This record gives sequence, structure tokens and C-alpha cells, in this order.
Amino acid sequence: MTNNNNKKLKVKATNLTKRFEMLETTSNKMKTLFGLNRDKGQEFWALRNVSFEVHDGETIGIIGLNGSGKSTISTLISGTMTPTTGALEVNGDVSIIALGTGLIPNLTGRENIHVVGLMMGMTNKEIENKLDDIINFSELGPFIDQPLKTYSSGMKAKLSFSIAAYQDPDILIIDEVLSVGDGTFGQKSADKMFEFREQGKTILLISHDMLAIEKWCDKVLWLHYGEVKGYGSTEEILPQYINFVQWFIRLTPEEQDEYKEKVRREQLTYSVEILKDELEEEYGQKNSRSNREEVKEQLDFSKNNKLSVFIKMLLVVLALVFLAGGIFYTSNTSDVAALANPINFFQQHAFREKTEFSEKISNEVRSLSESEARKNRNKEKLQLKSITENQTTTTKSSKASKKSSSLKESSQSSPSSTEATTNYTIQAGDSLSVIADNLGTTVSEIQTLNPGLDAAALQPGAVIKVPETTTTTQGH
Ligand SMILES: Nc1ncnc2c1ncn2[C@@H]1O[C@H](COP(=O)(O)OP(=O)(O)OP(=O)(O)O)[C@@H](O)[C@H]1O
Repeated sequence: MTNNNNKKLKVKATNLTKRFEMLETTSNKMKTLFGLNRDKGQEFWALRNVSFEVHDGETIGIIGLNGSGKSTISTLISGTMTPTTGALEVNGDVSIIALGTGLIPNLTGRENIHVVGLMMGMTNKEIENKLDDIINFSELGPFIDQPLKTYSSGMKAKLSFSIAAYQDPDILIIDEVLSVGDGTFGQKSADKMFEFREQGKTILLISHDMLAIEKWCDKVLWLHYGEVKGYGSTEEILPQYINFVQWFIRLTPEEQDEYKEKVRREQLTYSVEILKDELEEEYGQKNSRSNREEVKEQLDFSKNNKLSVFIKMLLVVLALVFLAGGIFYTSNTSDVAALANPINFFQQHAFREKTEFSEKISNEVRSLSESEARKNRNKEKLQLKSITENQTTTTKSSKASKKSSSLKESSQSSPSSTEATTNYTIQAGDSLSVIADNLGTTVSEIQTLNPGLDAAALQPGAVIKVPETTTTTQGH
């Protein structure tokens, strides 16, 4: 943990890489997590074999063109992301000040101080004790009780810086925040940074402001499209970077695009094999056993990116326990019964809904077929009627003569009726017109024989009187 100068090692990055998968769908992400994804998406290597060390009390400037990996390295150090390969040792609490990081737009400045303070490990009492100092330092005045979404970039930067400044971290990462505040706040921030340095704390300053880098930093890490282009004293590295920037801006726009395209392609086509070659070269003799093990460890993707077999199994078991718990909770089975015969319990309850559903469907089908059968029966009756039409006509004429001559003969004559009647039991689906048609009579004739009969509410099973005819047939 100490170097030759007896300074404590605060950050040690060894052969770090960070690979992003581009344009991944959510389902692909889940597959990748469980190691089931066979489709390899487009890879982008934001960091390629990055190594550096930072010691106690050092202020390190991290510089580079847009997209060179500065914020990526700071999120790895703060622990928000893990590296794809390589080792990262961080000794001490890290506080990161980046524009808006961790701030919640709908909360006021004061509420954000509480939330961010708690997230960074402060207790409520610590926050209360420091609240006035943080608010005074922020220079936000009455705006501290306004929602963050109404703040300008400079105001957000002031709030972020003020919260972090009163957290007392071991390692402070300041990502492009200093240049956002106005002149007076810049001076105050600078004084605060000096205080941190005096206390022997470590500062990582990410900035495009070369004057600030020159003024504050002991050392500079120059990242270039994911690679370390230079790491050393500010006097050594800063002029190299400024030379590069001057060379770059002298290129024509087409040449600049061509250059960017070339390095971007290198980031897209970088691979574990290239990293392996680089590591083998770095660690010396290609075939040495210890070197091969070192390389293997560096390339241990499963350690950094995928769930171990044990974790996968644990997740499956947890999922089953939740499923069983859910089913048990919604069933009325006693726990003893469920435990005594778990397979039976699952068969009965896990598929209970399915059984209820099937039963519902069968009932529907049954009632449909009954109504269909009823319709068919009525159709048959009508056919029967048409077949017996001639016979019916004959019957009607004979009935007419019978009407006049057989009043006394009728054994079942109704008191109000003048013709012979018989009983008819109403069937499901019957209507007066169907009955009348079937029996070769009329609706009004039936109504005459059954005063008060409600044609719209015929009750299956009820018995009504109908004229006695030769075609009177009960049954469908
Ligand atoms: N989650 C992500 N998925 C895919 N690519 C990403 C992701 N995060 C960052 N990158 C890419 O990684 C590269 C490095 O980004 P990073 O934010 O670290 O750059 P930077 O040096 O901080 O840039 P700037 O100076 O503009 O702030 C960029 O090309 C960026 O597009």
C-alpha cells in the first residue's frame, strides 16, 4: 500500500478495460447476464488496457478529447460501474462531483442535500449539523428551497460541489464542474480544493480547462480514445497534449474525420485477443507459466461480468420458492398437507386455474350445444309439420265438423272452450307460435283455451290446454 516515497496508494488501475455492448435490447441484456446470448452485439471498448497509480495527497488531472474515456474511468473508481477486465484497487471513500450526478430534479436544493448526503453515507445528524455550511457555501440563497429543475447549470454545479465539499471524502473526483460556476465560486472551490490537498486527500480533476489543470495538478493522465497516451508530471504531459490538440485543429475537417474514424474503428475492433497479446508483451516471455496465469486472470470475464453458476442456481431456487409461496398463499391448503405431498399439492393448485378455465369452457360448449339441439328440435317439428301438411288440412276439416258435433263427446272439454282439448306440457324453447304450428292450431286458439296465459313467459314443465288434434304429439 505504500510506494517508494512512503505515500499511501489510493488508486491502482492495472490493465483495465471497459467494453460496452452497443444497441442491445433488454432481452439480450438478460440473456447476456445469464450467459445464454449467442449473438454477439457490436462491441465498443471505451477503455483499453489502462494502468496507472495515484497516491495520497496527489492531485491528478485527467485530460483527453471528448469521448476518450475520462468519465468512464471516474465511474469505475467511484464504484458505479465495474471494469470488463483488469484490476482496480481503491483505498478510501470516494466522492464524485459531476454535473447533476445523484441530484433529483423534482426535489429542492435543500432536499437534495439530504438525499445525496444519505446516499453518500452521512447520518441525518451529520447532515443537519452541516446543512447551514453547505447552503452558505453553495451561494444559492433563497433558491435552496426551489426545485432543482429550475436551476441553471452553474447553480447545479455549486450545489454538487458544496455537498461533496462537506462530506470529507478520502478521494474526491471533480468531473467538469469547476469551469461551470462563476468567477467568485471558482475561487471558493479552488480554496476548498487546496484545503483538501493540505489535508493529504487525493483529488482527480477531469477538465478541458488546461489552465486549471496546470494550476492544480501534480500529475496528468492523458486518455486518448480509451488508451493511456501519457501519464506523468504536469510539466511533461500537458505540453504533449497541447501539441497534439494544436496539430489536430490544424487538420482539415475531412482529415479530422478520417483520424477520428480510424481511432474509433480501433475501439470497435479491439478484442480480448489483442489485449492478450498486449499483456503477453507487457509481462514478458510469452510461454512462461506465471505469465499465462496472469493473462488468464486479467481476462477473467466471468469474474467481472457474468453471474457465477452458484448465483444462477440460487436465483432459480429463489424463483421456485417464490412461486411455491405464491401458490400456497392463494390456496386454502394447510402447510402440513402441502409438505406431506408436495407433488400432489402442485398438481392440484399450480394447475387449478387451468382446470377452472377448462370447466368454464366445457360449460359454455354444453350450453351452446343444448341451445343448438333445441333449435334442431324445433326445425324437426317444422319439417314434420310440412310432411304432414296434407294430413293436417284433412284433420282441420274433420276438426271443424267435429267442433259442431262433438261438444258433448269431449271428455276434457274446458268450461270456456267449445272444442275437445288435451293437455300439453311446455318444453324448454317452446313459444306459442311453435306449439300452434306443431299442433295445427293457432296462437289465439291456445290463448282462448288458456285465459291469462302469458305468451312471453312460458314456463317449461307447465301444463296448458290445447285443442285435441290427430297430430297432437307431445315431445320433441
Ligand atoms: N453506457 C455506454 N454504452 C455505450 N457506450 C458508452 C457508454 N458510456 C460511455 N460510452 C462511450 O464511451 C466513450 C467514452 O465516454 P466518456 O464519457 O468516458 O468520455 P469522456 O472522455 O468523459 O468525454 P467528454 O470529454 O465528452 O465528457 C464514448 O465514446 C461514449 O460514447
